[in-house]
Formats: sequence, structure tokens, C-alpha cells
Amino acid sequence: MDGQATVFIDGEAGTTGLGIRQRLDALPVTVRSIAPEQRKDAGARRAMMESVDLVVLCLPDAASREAAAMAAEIAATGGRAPRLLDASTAFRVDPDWVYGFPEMGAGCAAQVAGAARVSNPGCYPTGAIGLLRPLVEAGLLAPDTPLTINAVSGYSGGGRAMIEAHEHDGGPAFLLYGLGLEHKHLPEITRYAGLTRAPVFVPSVGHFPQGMIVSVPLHLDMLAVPATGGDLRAVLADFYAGSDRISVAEAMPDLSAETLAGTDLMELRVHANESRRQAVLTARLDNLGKGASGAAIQNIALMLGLAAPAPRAG
Ligand SMILES: NC(=O)C1=CN([C@@H]2O[C@H](COP(=O)(O)OP(=O)(O)OC[C@H]3O[C@@H](n4cnc5c(N)ncnc54)[C@H](OP(=O)(O)O)[C@@H]3O)[C@@H](O)[C@H]2O)C=CC1
Ligand SMILES: CC(=O)N[C@@H](CCC(=O)OP(=O)(O)O)C(=O)O
Repeated sequence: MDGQATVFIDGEAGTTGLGIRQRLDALPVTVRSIAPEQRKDAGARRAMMESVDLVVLCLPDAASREAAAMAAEIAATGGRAPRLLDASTAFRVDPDWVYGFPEMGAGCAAQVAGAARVSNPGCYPTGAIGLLRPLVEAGLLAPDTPLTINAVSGYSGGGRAMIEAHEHDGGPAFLLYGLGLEHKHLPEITRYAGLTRAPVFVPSVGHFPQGMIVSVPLHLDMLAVPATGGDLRAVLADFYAGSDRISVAEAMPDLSAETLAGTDLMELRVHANESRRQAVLTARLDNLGKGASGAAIQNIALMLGLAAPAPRAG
């Protein structure tokens, strides 16, 4: 690639787009932006697409699908189609897209680096897969274990509309939702955690802007082999030993969801009570950091062959 790579963020003014725009200042790339009044103009977006190396889609699912179709049409008609990184849920389990979770295992970063289309992981799945996949791979959790995942997110997880609802109208202090048990993140959690049985997923949103905890209660006797909380912790610590963003931390008596707001970090913990043979696994992250824009900047750097910037660490 001659000169600096060019990047267009479709949805730059949105919550995730803004976080990516700010982080791009740390990379040697040229960011091309669309005039705000043209941000939904299909012709202007198409022209921008044809002029850059990478388009980052920070749009609702339907608009992402339209944008990806536009890129495919550019390619099919002999135009210069860009590579795509999509922040939405639209393509997370699509076989034509690479799932952009570089820490998920050997070879994942290289797959992202070589891909034409990369799907950025969801915020809740980053915590859930981060906790569960190493334990399934190690044979401690059978793929068909009946699991429950509880989670709480800051209200920025619902994008501009939910931010406005909380900041102008005063949203609910705590809302349990997704009680139809069909949350949009279930397919990617199930697939990339290596499970064959979909977990019961119970998300919630609190009246705070940013931050997230994903937690998985376990009876240790449900494990596939006899093991202690210390064994679970050792597997996780070994899995993430080389990561500068995901760490395995000491168990705590309580956890605040907001502590990692503003960072690109994720902390995993195993809180075990051996005499009861019980444990709770937790992942704490910023839904807008490692759960969205922080992960996107890792994927952008990989796709463009650049060193990832140091993670925001608060
Ligand atoms: N918030 C979070 O924690 C996370 C969000 N995501 C995903 O990122 C994506 C963006 O979410 P988020 O940033 O929160 O949402 P926002 O609502 O904050 O931003 C979406 C942006 O897209 C623009 N937009 C909507 N429709 C179109 C269109 N047809 N053409 C061009 N622009 C359009 C919106 O403009 P306007 O406001 O004027 O309509 C807005 O600027 C979603 O798919 C979401 O699932 C991923 C991980 C975490
Ligand atoms: C609090 C809240 O509403 N959260 C959103 C998830 C965040 C999001 O937009 O999903 P992605 O991370 O997959 O893009 C939800 O449950 O639908």
C-alpha cells in the first residue's frame, strides 16, 4: 500500500463511530469524512466507499446490510471496493465474514489481518466468549452444559436513542430486558464460546453511562472433569498470558460495573467458594471500549498491517 491507508467511518457521528474516530488519531491513517448533512445520502456514501481502503460501518443492522451490499455491487461492477469492518450484529455469524476477536485463539489475529470483511464482536459476547471459550477448549466445560449468563450494561449500550432517554428524560435505574430469551447476541456467544446449547442470557441496563459486567454462575460439580476455582483461573490466566488488554484479576467481594469505563481493557475473574462447590465467573469491561471501539481499533490496525496502539488504560 503506497502512502497512508485511507479510512471512512460510515456512522462517524454515532456513539461507536465517535469512539473509533477518536482512537484513529493514534494510527498513521488518513480519515475521510462525509459532510454531516450527507451522512444518509446513498450516492455520497458510495462515492466515499470507492475512494478509501477501509470502511468502518457503525450503523444499525439494516443500514450495515445495505452498506455491505453497496460494497459488493461496487466490486461486481469492476469498481474499487474497500475492505469492511462492521460494528453491528448483522454479520457476526456469517461465514463470509471473519469474527474480529484477535485474542480468541492462535491464528485469529492473522485471519483478521487477511480478511476482506471483518465483523467486530458484540459487547456482551466479548465478556461471555472471553470467559467461556478457554474453559470449553480446555475440556473443563462440556459444550452442552446448561449455562446462564447474567449481564449489566451502561445505557450507552443502546446508542444515541437510549443515551437521550437516560440523559434527558431520566431512564430506569435498573431494567432487566431480553426476557423473550432471544437476544441478538445469543448466536455469536453460542458459536464462538464453542457451545452446542444456547445459554440462558439475562441482560440488564443501569442508569450509568458506560461500563459492563458479564457474569456466569457455575456449580463446580457441573464441570466436565473434577476441578476447583483455582483450576479455572489457571486456564484463563494461561490463555490470556500474552494479552495487553485482557487480564485475569484477583477475586473481589463485590464489583462495580463502571470501573473500566473509558478504557480498552477487560478483567476476568473467578470468584469461588470451594466448600459450597460454587463459582461465579465475571468479565468487566467498557461496552464502548473493549466492547466496541477499542476492539475496532485493534481490528483496523490488523487489517491495515499497523501496530495496534497501546490500549486506553484509564
Ligand atoms: N453502543 C454500544 O455499546 C455498541 C454498539 N455496537 C453497534 O454499533 C452500531 C452503532 O451503534 P451505536 O453507535 O451505539 O448507535 P448510534 O445510534 O449512537 O449511532 C448510529 C449512527 O448511524 C447513523 N445512521 C443510522 N442510519 C443510517 C443510514 N441509513 N445511513 C447512514 N448513517 C445512518 C445514525 O445517524 P442518526 O442518529 O442521525 O440516525 C448515527 O449517527 C450498532 O449496530 C450497534 O449494535 C456495537 C458494540 C457496542
Ligand atoms: C444496553 C443495550 O441495549 N445493549 C444492546 C447491546 C449493545 C449493542 O448495540 O449490541 P452490539 O454490541 O452487538 O452491537 C442490546 O442489548 O441490544
